Amino acid sequence: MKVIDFSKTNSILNQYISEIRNVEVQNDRLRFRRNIERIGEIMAYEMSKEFTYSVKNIRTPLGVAPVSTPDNNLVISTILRAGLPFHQGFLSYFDGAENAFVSAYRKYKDTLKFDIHIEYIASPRIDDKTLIITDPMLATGGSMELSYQAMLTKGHPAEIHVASIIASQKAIDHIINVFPEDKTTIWCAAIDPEINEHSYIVPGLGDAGDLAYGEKE
Ligand SMILES: O=P(O)(O)OC[C@H]1O[C@H](OP(=O)(O)OP(=O)(O)O)[C@H](O)[C@@H]1O
Ligand SMILES: O=c1cc[nH]c(=O)[nH]1
Ligand SMILES: [Mg+2]
Repeated sequence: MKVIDFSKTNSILNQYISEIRNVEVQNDRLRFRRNIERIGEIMAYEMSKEFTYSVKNIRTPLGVAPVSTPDNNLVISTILRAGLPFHQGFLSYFDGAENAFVSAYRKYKDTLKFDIHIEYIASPRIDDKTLIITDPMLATGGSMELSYQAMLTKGHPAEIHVASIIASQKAIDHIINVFPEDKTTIWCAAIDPEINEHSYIVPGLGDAGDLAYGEKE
C-alpha cells in the first residue's frame, strides 16, 4: 500500500501544519479551520496527479485546444465533525465530485475506554468510483475503518484514497491491515510516533473537532 507523507518534503504546507499544532495559534478557530481547508486543497492538487487522464478537444473562440483532463468519478467522503473543513478544501478543487458524509463519535464507557458509533450516512452509490475518505486525524484508525465499512453498504469503489493530516504510526499500520492493499493509497501531512492512554495523538494537535467548532458537552 502506498503511504504518502508530505512532511518528508519541504513546502509551505509545513507552515500550515505548524499553525494548527501551535497552542498559541490554534485558539483562533477561523485560522484553524482555514488552515485545515488549505491543507485539503494542497492534498487534492497532489492527489490529482495520480488520476487517469485523457485528451479532450476544447473549442475556444479561436480554434480547438487539446487539454488532458481527469476521467475519475470522484466521491469525497468525510467523517463528521472534524472532517468538514478538510472536505471543503478537497471540494474546492474537485468541484465536480459527488459527496458523502458519515458520523463517527467516541462513546466513552469510562475515562479511557470507548466504542466508536456510526449513526448517520448520506452517500451516493460508490461502485467503480474513486473514493476519497477525508478525516484530519487518524489516532487509532477506528473511525476511518468503521466509516469505510459503512461506505461499503453503498457499493465497491475502484480505488480508495485515505486522506488525513496527522496520523499516528499505529493508525497507519491499522489502515494497512484493514483496507484493500491493491487499491488504497494513504495520504497524510505528518506521522506522529505515539497515542496516549486517551487515544489522542502525541504530539498531535489536541481535539480537532473542538478546535474547529468548539467543545461539546
Ligand atoms: O482514529 P480514531 O481513534 O478513531 O480517532 C480519530 C477520530 O477522532 C476525531 O473525531 P472525534 O471522534 O473527536 O469527533 P469530532 O470530529 O466530532 O470532534 C477525528 O476527526 C477522527 O474521526
Ligand atoms: O488526537 C486526536 C485523537 C482523536 N481526535 C482528535 O481530534 N485528536
Ligand atoms: Mg473531536
